[in-house]
Amino acid sequence: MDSVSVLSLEDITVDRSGLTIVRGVSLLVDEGSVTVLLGANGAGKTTLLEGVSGAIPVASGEIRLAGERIEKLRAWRRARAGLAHVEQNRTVFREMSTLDNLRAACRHDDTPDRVFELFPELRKQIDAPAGLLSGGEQQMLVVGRALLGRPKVLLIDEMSLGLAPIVVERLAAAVRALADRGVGVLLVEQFAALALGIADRAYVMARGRIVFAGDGRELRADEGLLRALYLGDTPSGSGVWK
Ligand SMILES: Nc1ncnc2c1ncn2[C@@H]1O[C@H](COP(=O)(O)OP(=O)(O)OP(=O)(O)O)[C@@H](O)[C@H]1O
Repeated sequence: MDSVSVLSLEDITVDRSGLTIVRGVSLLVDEGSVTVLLGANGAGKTTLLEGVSGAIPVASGEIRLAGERIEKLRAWRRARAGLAHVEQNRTVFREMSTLDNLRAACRHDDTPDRVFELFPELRKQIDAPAGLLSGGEQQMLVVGRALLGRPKVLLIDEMSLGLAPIVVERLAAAVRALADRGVGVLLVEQFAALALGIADRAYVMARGRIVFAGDGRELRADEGLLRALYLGDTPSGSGVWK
């Protein structure tokens, strides 16, 4: 494979309230690809993403963004270096219009046009208060805002929470399109089959560790394996076992 890793995590450990939650996680996200991170509730996925974006510190390990070490940088510096984080339950500014929500996130000479190309639905609602958009459109706006810094890497945590499956499919297609335009995406998602359908690479976490690393399509085709991973079993077979 001649792909280039735009984000690499090596042996990352993250503590919370004195407890070690993420234990020695190593993971790669290639340029122009979707990497999906799956795992049962409480496995440590959100904590890992927060450690990568700098929302909370990592206790040890190395994070490289486009080859540069970033694990010691403050969150805003990581963002400026090209790392965007769509946090779980992130919301829009409800009183502000769609356009103003996007304008507020623009940097330099960036314009909301790129967001409207990806989500034409939002162009139709340009002047509407964001609080009146549908749940799916609000999530498009949240993702759109994250794109306005022209990130190299986008971390997305559970973009599908509370949304209808058809809306989630629309969002997943947009995430795939984004990757096809060159962004490296690390996606945490509860709809495993859907996420694996757009994934190039997949990881599964259990109790703070990576228990599977392999091909997304391969894992999608093996429902028994996926179920075993969620239940915490580690049978030998396809993929790379840690
Ligand atoms: N602020 C906190 N202080 C202490 N422990 C926490 C804190 N936040 C989360 N945890 C614990 O860390 C563990 C991992 O939580 P995390 O939210 O990272 O998992 P997750 O895989 O993202 O799960 P979910 O799918 O439920 O979001 C859980 O046991 C949780 O209780």
